[in-house]
Order: sequence, then structure tokens, then C-alpha cells
Amino acid sequence: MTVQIKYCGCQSEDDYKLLIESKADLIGFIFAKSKRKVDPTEVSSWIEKYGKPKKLVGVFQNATLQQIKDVVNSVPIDIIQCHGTESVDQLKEIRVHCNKEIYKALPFSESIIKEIELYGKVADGLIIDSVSQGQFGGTGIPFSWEEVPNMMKASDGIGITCFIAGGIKSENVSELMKLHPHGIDLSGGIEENGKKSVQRIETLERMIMR
Ligand SMILES: O=C(O)c1ccccc1N[C@@H]1O[C@H](COP(=O)(O)O)[C@@H](O)[C@H]1O
Repeated sequence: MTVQIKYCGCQSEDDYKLLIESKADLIGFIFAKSKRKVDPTEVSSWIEKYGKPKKLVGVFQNATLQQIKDVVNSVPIDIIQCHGTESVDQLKEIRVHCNKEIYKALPFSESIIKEIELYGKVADGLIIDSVSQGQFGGTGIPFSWEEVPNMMKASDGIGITCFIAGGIKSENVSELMKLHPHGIDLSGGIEENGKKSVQRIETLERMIMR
């Protein structure tokens, strides 16, 4: 199976131009509290200007249904990524009201297989990310990847795509690829001075050889 690539944290018109030309399957925008947070109106203007050749993801963290609806009504995203402590029932409610695919980010922990089995029944995709110093999302720090094969097996068992996130970059992506993740999700690892970097993206994509 070909690995899916998601590049997240698109912050500017220049980032968007670069990412739509990349090998990414998915491009993510952060609508949660973050140094990468973007304004929906600005995002819409980039999409209008350059088109939408990739699937677009909106990232939220414990947002209210109304906050999510406000973004979905103004930006043509395909997927809502819930990157907080949203419950299974909240995901169901978001799906009913927003009519979009739902991805759930799960913090890597000892109970990750149980979490995959629980959330995999309601989400369309899962993202396993690291937690560092209470921060979840955009940490730039990888978790320990030994469990990746078991996580993929558990996700295969329920027929769901599972991405690995957290501190992935060209220097460590080969190690991760040997464990055959369904998808990889990167933000900081393709940035230089807070902007998406063509060199970093090209180097990473050479390592993946997709
Ligand atoms: O990137 C952020 O700033 C962010 C903020 C809040 C929630 C999620 C966020 N990003 C997600 O973090 C991972 C990748 O991060 P990194 O490669 O370690 O920098 C990815 O799932 C993004 O969607």
C-alpha cells in the first residue's frame, strides 16, 4: 500500500502554493490555538486563487460545534480533524451537523490499541500523535515507534486509515517507513524559520521515494 502524505500547518499563500505542488495527498490548516493558526477568510482566498487539487483538512482542538460549523461554512475543507479530547458522541454529532469526513487524533499511550478500536468505529481516519509537556499537536517530538506495526494491524482490523504524526522529518522518516504506516502527517519537519520549505519537502519526498 502506498503511504499517504499529509502536510499540516499551512500558514500563508506561499505555503499553500508550495504544498499544492508537493506530493501530499492532504493539506491541513490549523483553526485551533497555535502559532500556526490561520484565518478562515484568508484560507478561502488562497483556495479561490490557486484551486484545490488536494483534499483539505481543518484542524480543531475541543472546538464547539458552532465554531466548526462557522469554518466549514466558509472554507471548502473535506475533512474535520479533531485534535483534542473530543468524545465518540461529539464526533458523531459533528458528522451529523457538518457532513464531512472526520479524522480523530489520538495521543500515543499504553492504551492506544483500545483507543484505536474505540474511535476507529466512528472516525474515517486516525492520527496517532505525541504528547509533550502537556502539549498535544505540533510538538515536533516523535513518540517511540515500536508499536506502529500493532497500531496498523488494529486499524486494518476495523478498515480504517491510520496516520503517524509527531516530529517526523527527513532525518527519521526512513526508520518510520520500515514500519509501514498507512500515512504520515508532518508540520514542523517541513518548515524552516516558520515557513514551509521547498528544500525540506524535496528531501523528505526523496527519502519516501513515492
Ligand atoms: O501544528 C500545530 O500547531 C497544531 C496545533 C494544534 C493541534 C494540532 C496541530 N498540528 C498537528 O500536529 C501534528 C504534527 O506536528 P509536528 O510534525 O510534530 O510539528 C499533525 O497531526 C498536525 O495536524
